[in-house]
Amino acid sequence: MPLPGFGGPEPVRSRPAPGAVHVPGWLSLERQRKLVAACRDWARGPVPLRHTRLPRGGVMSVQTVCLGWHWQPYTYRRTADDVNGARVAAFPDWLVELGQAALADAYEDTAAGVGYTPDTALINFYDGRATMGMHQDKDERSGDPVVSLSIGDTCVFRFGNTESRGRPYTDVELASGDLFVFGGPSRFAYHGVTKVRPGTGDPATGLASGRLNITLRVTGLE
Ligand SMILES: O=C(O)CCC(=O)C(=O)O
Ligand SMILES: [Fe+2]
Repeated sequence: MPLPGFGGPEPVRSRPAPGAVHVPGWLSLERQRKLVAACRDWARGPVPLRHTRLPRGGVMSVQTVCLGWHWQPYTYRRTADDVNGARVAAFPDWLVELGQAALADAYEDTAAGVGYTPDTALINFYDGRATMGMHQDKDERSGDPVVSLSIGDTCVFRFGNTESRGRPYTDVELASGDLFVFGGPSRFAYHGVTKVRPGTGDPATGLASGRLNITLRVTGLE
């Protein structure tokens, strides 16, 4: 019988497309706990965690709050004009440093993080039913990589190609603590979350249920 925490072979990194890297278990439990606590704080304001409204009247099933710049479909502003008009919380220096470390580790190149200065983060909370359709992150005016951190329940992350929402794509299980980076030729690839697996997260992260995803990005805006 496998011992708890020793349930099988260590998950290994994979590269579903050029410039796209999945690093399982990148965040320590302690780091995950700190990120969960920080996200709880940000979710309280100045702009609250909420379902983003889409231009045609629908709402997204995930709940989101932003740092640095507020993303609303399909632009970035300093203020959350579609929520409460407040200026979003600042993007902290420690999160810039985490992004730089993520790039160096994902690309196994100590220089890969040098000069990486993400200035916006989208913090997404998924309950057991939330999903995210295939889309490109293309409202940024920069080709710098996107750094994605996952905490809580495992999800199925579909990573595709730059041409269309369809095949070829790879389904990657993103578990708590996993890092996923997409840059270079994959920076503008379509991707989405097809499923969250309720009850798969470790409550020791501070997240009793659901999934948190944090993407760090460079807007290229002044
Ligand atoms: O939740 C994820 O893993 C992906 C989130 C995402 O694609 C986005 O916020 O644009
Ligand atoms: Fe995205």
